[in-house]
Amino acid sequence: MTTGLTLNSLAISRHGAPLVQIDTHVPAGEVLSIMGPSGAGKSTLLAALTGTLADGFTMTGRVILNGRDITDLPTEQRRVGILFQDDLLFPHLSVGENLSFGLCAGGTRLQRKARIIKALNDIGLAGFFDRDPANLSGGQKARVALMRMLLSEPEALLLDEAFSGLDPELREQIRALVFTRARTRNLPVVMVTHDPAEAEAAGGPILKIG
Ligand SMILES: Nc1ncnc2c1ncn2[C@@H]1O[C@H](COP(=O)(O)OP(=O)(O)OP(=O)(O)O)[C@@H](O)[C@H]1O
Repeated sequence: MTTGLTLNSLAISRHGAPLVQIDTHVPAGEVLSIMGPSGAGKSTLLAALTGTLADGFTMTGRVILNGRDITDLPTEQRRVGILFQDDLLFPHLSVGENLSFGLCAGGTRLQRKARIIKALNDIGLAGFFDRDPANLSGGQKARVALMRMLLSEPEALLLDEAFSGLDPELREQIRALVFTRARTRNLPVVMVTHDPAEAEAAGGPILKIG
C-alpha cells in the first residue's frame, strides 16, 4: 500500500469552467504548500479533499489516502482534518467540552476525560479544562482548535491560511507544533499559504496554481 495522499488527475470546475488541475502525491509526513493568487481555487481544492465542494463545483479524478479511495466518501468518513484561519471554538462550551467534540467515539466518560486532560497537557494548557474560551489568548485558542482537530485522529492535515491570523512569534510556535505532530504521526499535509517564507519553511514541494 502507498502511504500518503494521492491526488490522481484531479480537475475541479466551477459552472463547467476549469478552475484547478492537480496530479500529485504527498508522502506521509511531508508538507505540500499550495500558493496562488486570490480566487485561484486554493480553498476550493481543500474543500474537494474534505468532500465539501459548494454547489456549482464539480470534480473528476480520485483522492487516495493511505491506499483508501476516499473520493466519494462523506466528509466524516474521510479522516481528513482541516484547520482554518481564526478557527472558532464553541463560545458556550468550556475548553474541555470543545475538545470533546474532536474526540473519536468510544471509551468511557472517564477515559474520554483523561484523553482530553492529556491533550491539554500536550499543548501546554494543563488545568484549562473548565475555562471559558472567551478568556483565552489568541495563541491558546489556536492551540485548542488545533488539538480539537488532532483528537479526531485524521490521516491527513489540511491547513487553510491557518497561521496567518497569529503574530509572528506565535505563528512560528503553532506551526512548529503542527509540523512536529504531522511528522510524528506520519500525516501528509496540504498547506495553503500566501506567505512564501512559510511555504519555504515547510520544507516540502511548493505548488503554484492559477
Ligand atoms: N461557496 C462558493 N460558491 C460559489 N463560488 C465560490 C464559492 N467559494 C468560492 N467560490 C469562487 O470560486 C473561485 C475560487 O475560490 P477559492 O476560495 O477557492 O479561491 P482561493 O484561491 O482560496 O482565494 P483566496 O486566496 O482569496 O482565499 C473564486 O472565483 C470564488 O469566487
